[in-house]
Amino acid sequence: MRTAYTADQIRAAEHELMARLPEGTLMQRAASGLAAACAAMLGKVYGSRVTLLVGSGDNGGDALYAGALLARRGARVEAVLAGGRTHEAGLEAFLLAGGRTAGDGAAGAEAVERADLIVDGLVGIGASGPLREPYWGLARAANAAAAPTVAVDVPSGVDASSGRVEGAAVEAALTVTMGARKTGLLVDPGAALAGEVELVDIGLGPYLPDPDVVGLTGADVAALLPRPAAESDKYRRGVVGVVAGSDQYTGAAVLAVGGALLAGAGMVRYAGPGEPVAQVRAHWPEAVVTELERPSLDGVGRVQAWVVGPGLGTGDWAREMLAQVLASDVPVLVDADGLTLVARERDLLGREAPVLVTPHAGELSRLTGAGREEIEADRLRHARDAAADLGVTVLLKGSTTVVAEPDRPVRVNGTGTAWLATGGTGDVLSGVAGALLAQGLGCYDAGSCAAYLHGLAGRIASSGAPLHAAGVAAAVPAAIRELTSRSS
Ligand SMILES: NC(=O)C1=CN([C@@H]2O[C@H](COP(=O)(O)OP(=O)(O)OC[C@H]3O[C@@H](n4cnc5c(N)ncnc54)[C@H](OP(=O)(O)O)[C@@H]3O)[C@@H](O)[C@H]2O)[C@@H](O)CC1
Ligand SMILES: [K+]
Repeated sequence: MRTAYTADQIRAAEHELMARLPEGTLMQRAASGLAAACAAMLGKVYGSRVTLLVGSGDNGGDALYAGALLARRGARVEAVLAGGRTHEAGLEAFLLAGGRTAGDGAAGAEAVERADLIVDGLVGIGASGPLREPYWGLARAANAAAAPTVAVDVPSGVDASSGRVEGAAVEAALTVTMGARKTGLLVDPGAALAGEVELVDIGLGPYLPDPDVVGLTGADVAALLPRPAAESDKYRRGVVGVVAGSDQYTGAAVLAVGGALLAGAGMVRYAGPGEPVAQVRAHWPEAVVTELERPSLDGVGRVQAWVVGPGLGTGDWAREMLAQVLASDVPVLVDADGLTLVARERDLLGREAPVLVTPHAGELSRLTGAGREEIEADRLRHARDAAADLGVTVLLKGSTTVVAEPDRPVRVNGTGTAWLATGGTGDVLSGVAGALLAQGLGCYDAGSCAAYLHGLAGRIASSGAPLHAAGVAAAVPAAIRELTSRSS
């Protein structure tokens, strides 16, 4: 399990640890980890050109001490001093080791341009608001330079506690983060700007509180995934009910049923009108299909979880089906058109059994009234708030998918690929999550494992090229195989 923390949590832990250690110990630990990571990236340290962007705080101090270590190994290190003040002891050590300073004007820009490696020590967890000048300009110069940038603690311009970016931010090839991962390194847009993330252990572990967010690893997902036992039969392995698709949108039904079947449901029951029924029958002879003359679940049979909403439409038929599904006593996943209906009629969510909603930012905006762009910029907060307000588990889809449930750390998933942003992949995800719910996982585990599997299946289906939703569904067994074979 990857854990991550807000700036305030880290600061409090550092405070406790620092009180037990001689002054400067933590920064020395941070700097030697940073210098080692820079050296590994450079390959050959001797004779290489390293340019440090140094802000006014301890983030700049880390960069200066690391720069001193690199200078002692023969690198030509220049520091662009960008702040009104500079970490004094760090600067002294840097100059003593043979480092040189460059101003923040034209000389600084040239130092950035000629570097083999840029170290971003402008701001870390002490930053507030968008980068000010000259930091802003230096961040842009670093991004325009040919050399890769190693960010100290967080890429400057990324809010450490949320991943939010207001204005310019450094695009790092590697972020060397001190003591513990920061939340903003796991959530986009911050996650995308951080590049690889390397954690330097400075001894903070025992002082850290419960994490702010967590990310499941492949091993975590493998351990959570239900596996059939010798005595399992199709009913005990979990029956998923799918209410999706309409005469107009038949594909959503096919894709949701496919996602559920291929993610290991014991049986999938599909109920809908004539057109999607014909399509589901043609694609998935394994599914148990009920053709409906009127919107009613009578005679559809028992299920352990429902998936409702993809391609369902938003008219009277859809509303009635949704209401009946939600009136059941099993977990329900609500997606797509189901979310539009729920946004109109929040009372539908008032039920005892668990609910997992799986909106993208636009659908969440309809549900909560927050602006779509606002949600994209601060996905964590909006997913958390929605979970608390609605009293449900929220899986907010996007480049990092986040799963929020009241009183639990948000789970973030980074396995996806940009190629997954194509029609129908959400329908597959709802089927996969439905299969996990039916097999007994709670909404929090089902949502986060489904996001992981779906992202991995997307990568397998894509291999760096365009994919289509049916291909993602087809790759779900390979994703499960990859996870379970790695961990067995
Ligand atoms: N504590 C520890 O034990 C350890 C800490 N460690 C390291 O320390 C880092 C935290 O250091 P920190 O607290 O000094 O804050 P930091 O992020 O360097 O900068 C804050 C200063 O920047 C400025 N500034 C703020 N916002 C700005 C903006 N938008 N645009 C421009 N400038 C802005 C503002 O200064 P001002 O300009 O107002 O004078 C403010 O005072 C942490 O990330 C890690 O790297 C490690 O060594 C491990 C041990
Ligand atoms: K930084």
